[in-house]
Amino acid sequence: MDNNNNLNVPQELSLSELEELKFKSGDLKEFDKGLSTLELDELVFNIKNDSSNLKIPNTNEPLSSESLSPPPLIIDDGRKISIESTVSENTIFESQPTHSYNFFNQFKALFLKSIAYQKRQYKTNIFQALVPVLMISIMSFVQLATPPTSYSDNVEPVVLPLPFVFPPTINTTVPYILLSDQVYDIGDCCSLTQDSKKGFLNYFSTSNQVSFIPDYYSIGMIQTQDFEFVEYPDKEYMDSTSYSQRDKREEEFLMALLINQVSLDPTTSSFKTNMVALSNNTLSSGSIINLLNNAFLRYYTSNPNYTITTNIKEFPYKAHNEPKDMIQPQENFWYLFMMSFCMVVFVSNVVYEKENRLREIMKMSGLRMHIYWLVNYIFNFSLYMIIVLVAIAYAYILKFRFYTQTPFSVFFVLFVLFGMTQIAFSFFISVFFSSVYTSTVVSFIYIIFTALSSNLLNNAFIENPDTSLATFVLTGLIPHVAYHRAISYISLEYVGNSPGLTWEKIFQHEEMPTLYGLLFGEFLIFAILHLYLEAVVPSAYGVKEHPLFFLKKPFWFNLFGIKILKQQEEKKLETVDYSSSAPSPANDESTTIEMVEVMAPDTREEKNSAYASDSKALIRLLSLCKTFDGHSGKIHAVDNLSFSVEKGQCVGLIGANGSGKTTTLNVLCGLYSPSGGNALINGYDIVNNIHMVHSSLGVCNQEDVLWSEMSGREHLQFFGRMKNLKGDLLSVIVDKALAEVMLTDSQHKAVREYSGGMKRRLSLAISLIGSPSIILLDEPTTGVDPFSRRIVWDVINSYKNRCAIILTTHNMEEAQITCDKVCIINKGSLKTVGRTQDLKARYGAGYTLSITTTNKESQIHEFITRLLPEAKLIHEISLNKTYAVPRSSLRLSSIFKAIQENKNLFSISDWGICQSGLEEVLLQATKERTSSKSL
Ligand SMILES: Nc1ncnc2c1ncn2[C@@H]1O[C@H](COP(=O)(O)OP(=O)(O)OP(=O)(O)O)[C@@H](O)[C@H]1O
Repeated sequence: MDNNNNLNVPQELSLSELEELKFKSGDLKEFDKGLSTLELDELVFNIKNDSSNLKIPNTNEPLSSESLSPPPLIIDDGRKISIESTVSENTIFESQPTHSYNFFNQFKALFLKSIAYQKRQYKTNIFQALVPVLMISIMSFVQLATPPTSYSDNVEPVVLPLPFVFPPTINTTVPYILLSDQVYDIGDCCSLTQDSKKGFLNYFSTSNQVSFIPDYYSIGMIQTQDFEFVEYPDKEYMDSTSYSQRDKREEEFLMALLINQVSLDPTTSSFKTNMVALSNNTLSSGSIINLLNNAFLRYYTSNPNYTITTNIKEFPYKAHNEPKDMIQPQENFWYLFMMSFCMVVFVSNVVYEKENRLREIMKMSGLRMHIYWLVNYIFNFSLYMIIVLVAIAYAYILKFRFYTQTPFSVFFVLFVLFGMTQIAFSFFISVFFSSVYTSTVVSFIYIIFTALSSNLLNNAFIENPDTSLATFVLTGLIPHVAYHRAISYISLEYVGNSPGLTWEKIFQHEEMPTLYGLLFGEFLIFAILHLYLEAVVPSAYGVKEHPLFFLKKPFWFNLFGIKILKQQEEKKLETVDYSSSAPSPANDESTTIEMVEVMAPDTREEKNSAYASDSKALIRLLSLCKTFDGHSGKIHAVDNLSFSVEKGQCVGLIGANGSGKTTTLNVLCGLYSPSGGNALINGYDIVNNIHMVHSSLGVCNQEDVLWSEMSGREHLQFFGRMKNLKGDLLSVIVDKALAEVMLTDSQHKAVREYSGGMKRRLSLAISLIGSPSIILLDEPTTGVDPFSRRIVWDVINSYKNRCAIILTTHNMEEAQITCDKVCIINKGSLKTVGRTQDLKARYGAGYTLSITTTNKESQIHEFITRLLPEAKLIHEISLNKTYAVPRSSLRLSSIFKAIQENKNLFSISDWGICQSGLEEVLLQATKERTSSKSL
């Protein structure tokens, strides 16, 4: 001790002795009872636990890291030495908060995880933000590249050709029809006889219609031929004839008259007409009205030359160039593209977490799905709004009239509504995908297809305002179509220099309020549909809800985090013996009976203890079954499995490939729902209360379920927060976990840069963080190098005494070192169970004799079979032979003597004998129990 800084302190101290070392600030009693190791430079003082002297802190209130660090130590000579605390596992374990569901902690954990993940995906994010910039740049380029339309000054009268001519200069037949009885003969209204010349139709004279007043364009007509009026019997006939005439004669304009009422009251000199002039061209309607007015005027004044002329003049404007603006309905699909490509990211992000089982692993850490979706909505919406703001800012800089002429709030509200709806829609369609690749391709196709087809659709609607509301709403149910239509209406409003669509105009607009409403309604509909389908649509992983789950109490309890009384549930479950309801391998009753009868005493005893009503075991499998549909029929992966694991126990599941180990763990953690039986974990059953089970679970899956872009530290921070750890305590625990699995140096690297073994160790650390009371480890050391493997075993052993662990492994040494009890399973059913030593004794595992010779011609095999007739050659490599020797046939002293004496004769260079291990027990138990069952 004196060698080390000349400190006069013993290497092992009791707490009372340590108190005498005069901790300057505070009382040693402030420390947690588990504090067991303090490091002083290189000296390690082991402090015996003396909990009687210590105050135990309230474990519900997390300790800060300061309370875990000891105060400075004042040594005798007055020098101050700071002591760095290595926080012991017990300290951390005891000081960790409970894992009960906490909305805000889960929300924060997930939100911070999403930020960490997105930060590391900066390339995708930059691309996302650049999409609108790129689009606007392309639009801007097209605008710049297109020559502007020039308008010269028209303040002064401008002589231009007449904008339209009616009727055409060819002979025109004007169909007319008398529609009602209220047609009074006003001088043979419709008489077309040349003699009478009384009817007003005869006044449709065209010879004097040309008029030009320099300031205006006349609506008047140039007419070279008289009209020829033809009365038709009904409207349908008139319509069809007109159409055919039009086709035949290729006339540009046609006119037809529907005469409802023409009356003249000579007493009051009132002249009433109710006539409809039909024309195939809107622009010519002014001319037709002029023509009609003149006809009546001439008829009424009896002056065939009486003429009034209606003129039209363009609104005066200064000469100017109008640059191209991508605002026309035919071109504005760019605005749709701009805000739509982020949909690919929304869909692929959630499908990525589904495909890689990350969502399931988060659920296993206690995450409630409504928080998961809430965070995803908020987070994706934030990403979307960043894109929107970048686009708006850029478009303002380039002075895009869509933005500069429309009030900000009008398009901003539209973008917000579209963002909400697009996210809900993305999540809705994500339910139907289980592969990121497929979802990405389909999303891209969807965006391009809707942009192009909605362009056509919207133009059709704009040109045909009589479209029924049902058609309008039905097509608008596709969010992108509704949004695009709203964009088109906004674009239409500022064609030319007119001001954009204001709120005042929107409320008077026929379609815009419906479109805003549609988008908001779609957000609600898709969000509800998505949440419902997510809960009930079967997928490869996860337990799905009953279609009417929302009518059941547990759903509302879980939603609001109300704890279900577990004792009640437990009681209910214990009354059921699931073995009778569990499906048997052959679905055959007689086989089931036989199975029960041949059940070995050890497995029967194990089953009884799992079912025992006073069992205190933290994990209890009660005739658990899982059946898959395979190509060649049902696969009974887990078959009536019953065993229990108590606190402080690590139980090993051992069996050949495909024996059902992984499936058992996957059912226990809720990745698959059981096909029969049940299991109680920490008092909650996995069928009805899997959410409650998750809050006490730590799982290390067979495959590493990790975010490739996140670092090891970020993973541990996320899962730590999920277990309600925060602040300095979280950092301390994450540091410790990283140190335990030897990842401190690579803690900031993205997981995709980790080796297989490093990922495995990280998965293990994740399963242990927060000290869950139940830990499920599926081959935790596969791919881990021998050196690290031993450290992992130490970690498992150090956690064992305060939780219940199930571990699957193919490594018999691992099972021997870490497991208190071993369950050997084959084809999903329990073959034998017990402590490793007991199993070895029970299966009479003998010895393994290994001999190496220097001479190929050696007669060693004959010698061994003569010496040990029951020995079996199990393998032979080069000059080395290995024999299995039954325990009964072996007398160590005689064999030792015989081999030593004949060493030279048989050229023996090396030999050894050792007790056979668990491996042989596994082979033996699987063989024996399987053959006894099949008897
Ligand atoms: N999703 C699935 N669909 C169909 N069959 C499955 C599925 N998962 C597992 N199985 C089958 O269930 C049986 C048990 O598989 P499981 O993965 O549990 O074995 P295991 O003991 O963990 O094997 P290993 O030691 O190789 O990991 C196997 O026959 C396997 O083919």
